[in-house]
Amino acid sequence: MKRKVYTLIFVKKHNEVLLGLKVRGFGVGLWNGFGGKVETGESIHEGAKRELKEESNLNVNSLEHVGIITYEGDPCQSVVHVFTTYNTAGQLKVSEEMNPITWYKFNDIPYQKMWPDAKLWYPYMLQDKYFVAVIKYIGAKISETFITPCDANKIQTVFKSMV
Ligand SMILES: Nc1nc2c([nH]c(=O)n2[C@H]2C[C@H](O)[C@@H](COP(=O)(O)OP(=O)(O)OP(=O)(O)O)O2)c(=O)[nH]1
Repeated sequence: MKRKVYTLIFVKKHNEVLLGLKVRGFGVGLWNGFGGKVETGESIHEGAKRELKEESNLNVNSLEHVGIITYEGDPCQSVVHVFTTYNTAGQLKVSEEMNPITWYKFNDIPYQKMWPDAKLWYPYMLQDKYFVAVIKYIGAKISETFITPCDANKIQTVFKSMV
């Protein structure tokens, strides 16, 4: 089965992370990092940088790959590559997809207004700990999960085999 490949980028500073409220498309009304589908002909990193620019106007040179999430079940059959960065350039701006965009303290993340799986793997992402997750949804509810921290070298090997 061919899965759709998505990116999800978290801009961080000290103990805060930048989140946007999705105003259209998949996950509308929920807070999330920035990201979207990787397009034909671009690498996963290129897709991540493009989505960050489109949705927040921020430019980024280097992104840290911190996790891979596989979503199972209807309607999503997708792989999401999770990245973090502490270094961005440009003026933050809301977009047609994300509005408003807000810094949230790590201990004040609005999990009740996010995808239900977020609270399961954000702790890894917030600590820049590499992780691998498999989340199975039945409708809007999580039916099964597998989440494990992962050695950075191992995830790089998995990642390289996917690009
Ligand atoms: N936290 C969380 N994020 C998810 C889940 N499913 C899912 O796709 N995402 C992320 C990955 C992507 O960053 C984003 C969905 O991307 P999108 O539908 O906006 O893609 P896009 O920008 O290419 O779409 P569009 O231009 O066609 O509207 O949400 C989920 O279950 N939980």
